[in-house]
Amino acid sequence: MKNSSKYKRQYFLPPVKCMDWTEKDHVEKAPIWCSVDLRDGNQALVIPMNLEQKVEFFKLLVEIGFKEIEVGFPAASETEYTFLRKLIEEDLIPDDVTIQVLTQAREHIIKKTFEAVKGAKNVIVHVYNSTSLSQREQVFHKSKEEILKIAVEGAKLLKQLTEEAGADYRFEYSPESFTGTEPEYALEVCNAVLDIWQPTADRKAIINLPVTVEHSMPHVYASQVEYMCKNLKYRENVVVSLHPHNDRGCGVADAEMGILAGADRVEGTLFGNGERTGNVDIVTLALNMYAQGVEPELDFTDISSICKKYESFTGMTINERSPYSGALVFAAFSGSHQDAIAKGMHWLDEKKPEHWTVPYLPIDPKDVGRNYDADVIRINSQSGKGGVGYILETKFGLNLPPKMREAMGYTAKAVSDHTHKELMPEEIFELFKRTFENVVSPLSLNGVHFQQVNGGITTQVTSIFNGKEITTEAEGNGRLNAVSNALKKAYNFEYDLVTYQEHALEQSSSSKAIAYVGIRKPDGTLSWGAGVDVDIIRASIDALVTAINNR
Ligand SMILES: CC(=O)SCCNC(=O)CCNC(=O)[C@H](O)C(C)(C)COP(=O)(O)OP(=O)(O)OC[C@H]1O[C@@H](n2cnc3c(N)ncnc32)[C@H](O)[C@@H]1OP(=O)(O)O
Ligand SMILES: CC(C)C(=O)C(=O)O
Ligand SMILES: [Mg+2]
Repeated sequence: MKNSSKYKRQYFLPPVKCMDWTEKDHVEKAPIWCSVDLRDGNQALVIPMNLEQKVEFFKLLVEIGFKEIEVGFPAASETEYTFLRKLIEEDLIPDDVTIQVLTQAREHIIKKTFEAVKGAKNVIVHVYNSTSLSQREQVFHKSKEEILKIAVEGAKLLKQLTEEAGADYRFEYSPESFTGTEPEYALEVCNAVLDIWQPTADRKAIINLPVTVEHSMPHVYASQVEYMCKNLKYRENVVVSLHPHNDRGCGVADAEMGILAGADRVEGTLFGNGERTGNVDIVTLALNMYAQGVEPELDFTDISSICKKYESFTGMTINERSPYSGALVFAAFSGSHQDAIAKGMHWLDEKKPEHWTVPYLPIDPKDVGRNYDADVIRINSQSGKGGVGYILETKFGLNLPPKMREAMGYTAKAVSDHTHKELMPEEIFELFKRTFENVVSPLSLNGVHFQQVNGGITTQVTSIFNGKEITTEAEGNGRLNAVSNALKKAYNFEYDLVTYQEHALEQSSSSKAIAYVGIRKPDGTLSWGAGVDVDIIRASIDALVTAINNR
């Protein structure tokens, strides 16, 4: 990049150091949430939402639990205006929900906005004008005093029209482009607006401090917010609100640090839709709190259905890596992650700890309606025995011996590697059966008979190997051992039977059992087989034959 000298920092630090917020390490309670999906989100779409989409989106926001919703910029278009009228006239706004409307600080636009909200019960009228150095110079060609006057005139008109309407609308003011404004000047403008409004405990004013464009690291914003919180007049009657955008990718950090710095309220959107790189993602913010044990007071227990609705209303797509909501955010493909998750899940089952601490999963996917089977442990060529074993165990009830899990892990990895494909749980189960269960070639059995002799067992085994049938007799300290001895005698097989394990098969049929057999070959490596049968002896012999066939 050759042109870095073309740029300079565009933010301003407060005149005094404001870093008290660094004493805190987490957000202690949910802020007042305000969704701006229907306004800031909508104004950033290639094709803004139509009336029906806005109505459905509004209902979704109410269901999620938003109590303050910026429903639009009613003076912007007929759709915006009609939508608001529809909400009001069709009584679609619950009594505990306050609608918010945005207006520029221009007389005809404010007047149109007041027409639009007539008849609504709970209203916040939100007025803004840009205060930043670059907008003062380039857009408005006005001095600081003249820009302050725009804000004050706007504030006065809001007050006057509200009195004329006999309403008790609440007011919000945004020094738009706050992050490009000198903090002392932003403070002066906000205090001048507050002087007009004279907020009280019953009718607090909202001062919104937008990161209209994100120019700095989040700690700079936090210190700007702290400066405002410490110096705003009528502070106890002022709700300090944040409105971060995400130009540097730090919208969530801006909001979190801004709350630590004293803010009471956050404006944002679902999944971070909004101008350019978007507004702050309220899903992430809320679930970040949730993950630290703080009730977010918004309901994301069925995130997938919220995602689907959002995508259909806006035409946007949610990135697979979008925190908490993306399709892949709970997925672990890599072996060591899967191993740790599988062990963490076992720990959870056994110890039943008070808190969720499963490695690699910041929250329990089930809390947002995602499920372990489909979402968490997924198998490809990066996966290992832990993940494959976990799928066979949790989905198909197969509890393989540890070393056999390893063999199955490598088998699955090789298939995925060669096919360049993810393996679905059913494919893994099929692969297990094909590779390790009741394999009858080249060796198979045609008849096995036992006799109990002096505390030991004698067996007569008829087997076929490479098309040739042989019957041999042998003794053993148990039935499996006797059959193994008979087969060794018949074909001079060289191996040691080193692992035997069995368990009932609960998933496929309550009457069947599975046996696993591992044999050690002369070179020291292991070969594995499993047998499934209603008769556990038969299952164990089939497992042995499979292990021999796999050697
Ligand atoms: C950061 C944000 O998200 S702010 C919200 C932005 N959202 C939108 O703009 C969406 C809706 N807006 C619209 O539909 C239109 O802009 C309207 C209907 C509001 C106004 O339309 P128009 O008057 O035709 O155009 P426009 O917005 O470009 O007006 C620009 C004029 O308003 C002035 N202006 C812009 N914002 C403000 C403001 N907040 N307060 C006072 N004056 C303002 C400009 O200086 C400019 O003045 P000029 O005519 O003397 O040059
Ligand atoms: C209108 C204001 C609050 C805004 O959207 C912004 O500054 O980003
Ligand atoms: Mg905005």
